[in-house]
Amino acid sequence: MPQLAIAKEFLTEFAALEKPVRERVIQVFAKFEQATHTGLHLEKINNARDGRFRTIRIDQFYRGVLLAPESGDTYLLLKVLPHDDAYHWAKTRRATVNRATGGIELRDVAALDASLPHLERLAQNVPTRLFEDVSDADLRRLGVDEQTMVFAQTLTDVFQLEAARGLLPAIQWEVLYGLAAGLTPEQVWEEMGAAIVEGEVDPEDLDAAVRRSPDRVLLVEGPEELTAALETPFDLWRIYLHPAQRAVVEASYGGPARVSGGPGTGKTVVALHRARELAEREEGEVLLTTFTSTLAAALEAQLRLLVESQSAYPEELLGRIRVEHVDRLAHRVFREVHGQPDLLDQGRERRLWQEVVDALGVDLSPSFLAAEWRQVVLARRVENAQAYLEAKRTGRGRGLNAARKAQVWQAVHSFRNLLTERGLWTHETVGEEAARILAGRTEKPFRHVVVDEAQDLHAGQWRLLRAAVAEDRDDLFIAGDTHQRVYGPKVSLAEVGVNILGRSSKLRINYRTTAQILGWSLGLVLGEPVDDMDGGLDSIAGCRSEIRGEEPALHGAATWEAELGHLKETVSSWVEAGVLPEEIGVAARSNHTVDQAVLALEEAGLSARSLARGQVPDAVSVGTMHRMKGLEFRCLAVVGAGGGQLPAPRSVTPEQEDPGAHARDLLRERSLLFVACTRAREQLSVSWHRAPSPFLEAVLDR
Ligand SMILES: Nc1ncnc2c1ncn2[C@@H]1O[C@H](COP(=O)(O)OP(=O)(O)OP(=O)(O)O)[C@@H](O)[C@H]1O
Repeated sequence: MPQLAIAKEFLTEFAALEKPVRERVIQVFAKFEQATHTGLHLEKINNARDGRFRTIRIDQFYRGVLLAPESGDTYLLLKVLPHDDAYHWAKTRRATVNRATGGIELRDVAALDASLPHLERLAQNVPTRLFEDVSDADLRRLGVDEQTMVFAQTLTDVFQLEAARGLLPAIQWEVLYGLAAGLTPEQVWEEMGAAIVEGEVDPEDLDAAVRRSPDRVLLVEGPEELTAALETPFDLWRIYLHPAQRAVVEASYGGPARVSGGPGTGKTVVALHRARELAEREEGEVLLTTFTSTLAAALEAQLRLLVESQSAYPEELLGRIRVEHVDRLAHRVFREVHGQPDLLDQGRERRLWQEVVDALGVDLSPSFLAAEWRQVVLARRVENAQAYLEAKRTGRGRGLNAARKAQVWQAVHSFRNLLTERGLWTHETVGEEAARILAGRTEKPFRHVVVDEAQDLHAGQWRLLRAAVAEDRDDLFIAGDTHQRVYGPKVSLAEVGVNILGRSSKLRINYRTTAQILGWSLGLVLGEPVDDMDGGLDSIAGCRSEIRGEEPALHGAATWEAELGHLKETVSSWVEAGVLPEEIGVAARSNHTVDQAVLALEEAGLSARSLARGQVPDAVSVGTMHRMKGLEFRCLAVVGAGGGQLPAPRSVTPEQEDPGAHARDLLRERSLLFVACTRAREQLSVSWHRAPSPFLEAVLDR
């Protein structure tokens, strides 16, 4: 039975076709299986560089271009174009099988042949070549074939390579781009990972090649799947995973595993696919969790999209995956045993600490005690005075002598007694109690736990998750980027009983942001020592984007009013250029600045809304940098990036009070700016008034 496959590129181009043509495409291909059986007319192309291309009639003007197998029965839909363009396209292309991955690849042979003499002339006047340090043997091993190699060896700079993107086979172009970005052949090999086939590849067997290309080709299992894929053509992530992404999604791990990677590299996408994959194994319930309720809601919506488009029994599969943020899990487990807790808010907690301080007559501040309790006593599960005396106080700044420690312990002890006597709880103690309840159960609520934005979880939350799933194969799967930590203090996974023991992978290709925005944003955090949650340092080097665009626009204004004026102009110019209001984001450090930005945009006749009230269609989203997490916008303006506002003075512990906390707070503020800037897909504007933020120093000097 003939089977239809759709090339990744086609899906995005499909969205740009006019509606009647799109409808005809769906009609033609929905019946493809039967139609080819009953002699569907596929036309051969005269004088083609590759005799395996065929056209198919869509309507009077449009033709589809398919790659037809010589043997086998998989037909690959590549293009739908007006008649003459379709024939021209098909005549100039050639399909081949990649030697390393065994995957299908296409190239524009005519354009490659035509541009080579020109490139050779240019290269004569340039002493160095782009790939002169890479051996032919390495290029061959990475699947670069003779034609591409000859072409690559004439290139003298990366812009020529970028210009050739549409001409070269995509897999080979990516290999060359990785090498040009400074990766070693070994690193490129590693990145291709699971896609590399062992043994010889049959270059004539296109059918097998199509089946080996799940990152570029969707094998359509029936009309419903075709319609689902064509209805949401922009959500490519649901269908085509990069080999490095697919490898972690499908792997079987002996215990907890972790995927890390810079912003926009698809960690959330991988977490979603992993949750679906684990649910399909039918080994038990899957928990998909993250740090905040907003992020959990976003995960739930994306998971539904993914499962509905990929599964014949979506509700059953979704029924095996629970999506909830960690604190909600804690409260649910707690309530099952104790009922509703009487929760202390910040004000009540502060008053309770004050009561303790007054009763003991010690000169310790409630805020110091609250932080010490959370970051040392709770984080390290310190149970008694002796253990506290010996506990590591990493990140807590100035040391405390034994007498002082005894006072602190007494205060913490009294505080805990008051909580128990009065039946009061905080989110942390609820979490602690929930972890204790689950740890005592032999029947765990989940078989697998998948965690997104893992860098922000604190130690107590990790203990809860550890207790929610038995130690087993594929028990915990963790996705996160420590450079984006904007909430919790740093956590060592080993200390909370999560041993990833080398089961760690890294994603490097950013799918969201242009190379210009990514490169600029990486400059904000490069060189900062950032932990990897596993006893070492994390590096963001090697994270790259293959999309080109404009450099970020930077603007220093004299006053806040002038800066807001600039914001109005910037956002108006985006709208005038055709960007939809909901595709535009504005990020600021404080709620107050957010409100002022909303007012300013409204004054300029633009519809704007604070993210605190939720995203709506037809309005520009304005939010704090914290709220920007997990979101993305075509165009993004970061306002108030001035020295007086970033770092936010009240969020940074004074250095003299606690140097460790000071350094940690500064890094968190820097990460906030990094998170905000990396939400931009195509355009980024960063502005400030008076002096720029010290975090911008490194990038302004470049
Ligand atoms: N294989 C893929 N094909 C196409 N698009 C992809 C792919 N993987 C990820 N994307 C897209 O890249 C963008 C970033 O993905 P995602 O949010 O999963 O990255 P992330 O690593 O979690 O980002 P961050 O850490 O910055 O929040 C999204 O728009 C997603 O749809």
